[in-house]
Amino acid sequence: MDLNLHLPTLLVTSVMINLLIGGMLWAIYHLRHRERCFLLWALACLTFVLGTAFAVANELPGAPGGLIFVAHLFLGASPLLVLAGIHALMGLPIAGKRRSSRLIHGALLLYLSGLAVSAGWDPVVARFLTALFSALIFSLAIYRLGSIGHRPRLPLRILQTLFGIHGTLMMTQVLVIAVSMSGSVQLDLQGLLKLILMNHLLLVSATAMALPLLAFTRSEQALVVLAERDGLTQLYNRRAFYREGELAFEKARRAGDLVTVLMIDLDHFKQINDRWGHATGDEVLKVVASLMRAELRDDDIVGRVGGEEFAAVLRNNNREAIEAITGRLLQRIVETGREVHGVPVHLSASIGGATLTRDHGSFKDVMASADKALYRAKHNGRNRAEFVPTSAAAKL
Ligand SMILES: Nc1nc2c(ncn2[C@@H]2O[C@H](COP(=O)(O)OP(=O)(O)OP(=O)(O)O)[C@@H](O)[C@H]2O)c(=O)[nH]1
Repeated sequence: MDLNLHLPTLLVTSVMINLLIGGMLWAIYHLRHRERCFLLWALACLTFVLGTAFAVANELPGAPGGLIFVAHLFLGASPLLVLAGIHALMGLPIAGKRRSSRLIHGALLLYLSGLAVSAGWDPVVARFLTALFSALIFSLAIYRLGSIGHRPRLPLRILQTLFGIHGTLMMTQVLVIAVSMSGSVQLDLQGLLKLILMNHLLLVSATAMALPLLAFTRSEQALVVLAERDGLTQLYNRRAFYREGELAFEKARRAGDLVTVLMIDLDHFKQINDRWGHATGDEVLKVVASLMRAELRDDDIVGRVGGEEFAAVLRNNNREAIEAITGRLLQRIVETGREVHGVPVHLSASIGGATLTRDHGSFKDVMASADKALYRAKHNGRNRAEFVPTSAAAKL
């Protein structure tokens, strides 16, 4: 079988691509406050280039012995560095968690011993071992990527697919070499290995290009959280709450659904701060936030819109349901707020509620109605809920 692959062209192209991508990763490492994963991935490209260079040098006439061993040391280090970069990205130790770290160390020991014994007399055996070792590392990379709770999933899926194809290719190489060594089937070993090498080079390059995608979308997600979430309670901040509220308002109006806004303001919070300190005040805010998360539905929109002021948008609830929810919320705040982290803060809250009507031209109008109702709840004695347009009050 003549596969017509010009090996030197293939190798030079791959070396160039990996040098370019490695250089880009190294530059990103410096531009992104020395984020370690990029350095490890740049080193993975470099070790791949060095491994390829040593493997080529070994083919030259009069090459000194031991070159193939050095070549495979670098080629084996390359997938290891890719995996180490994924661990660094996830904030894990470089060798991963305890179990996978033990597996990697064991496999590395076997691989290095196998190389040391075989590489001197048969480069094909060295290829066999490197392919087997790489397939194992790619499987671990797929597993590790699967455990990342990362949104969007696309970069993860792309990388898992690339590692999957690459691992399968490496196992094909292992099988081809094993079958050819057993002598049971006549194979064009060099032709097949060339074909595998070409795919291997393509996959290395594609993986090196896809890795930054994962890191970038990950840090973008972190920025979105920073921009949209309140740092203390992790609820939506004021800006994000208004944005989500406006979307829910428009949707409810189009569909003719009900949507209710609640403004929840803690009572005499200043006294809690003054008497027990700001740190206790912060803990109280966190407790109230988690209470709201627990008491309201997942698709309700909950935010911290001011210092001790929270707000929620509840979808598709009628007045009775809303009154039941606010009554429960007030009750839970009183129960839980009797003592927060051992401090008898005796917390209560006031709630103002407004349901979307024809008079409301925008989400801000519903918020303004809820604010008026909240004012009434405060005025009427606190620890209660008031609603507009009717003034049904739920006193605990
Ligand atoms: N601990 C803490 N306190 C905050 C935070 N943001 C605002 N505050 C405090 O919340 C208090 C709000 O006080 P006021 O607006 O007078 O309201 P209040 O004491 O709750 O009184 P009423 O609302 O009328 O029942 C102020 O003392 C603010 O300093 C915060 O992030 N942490």
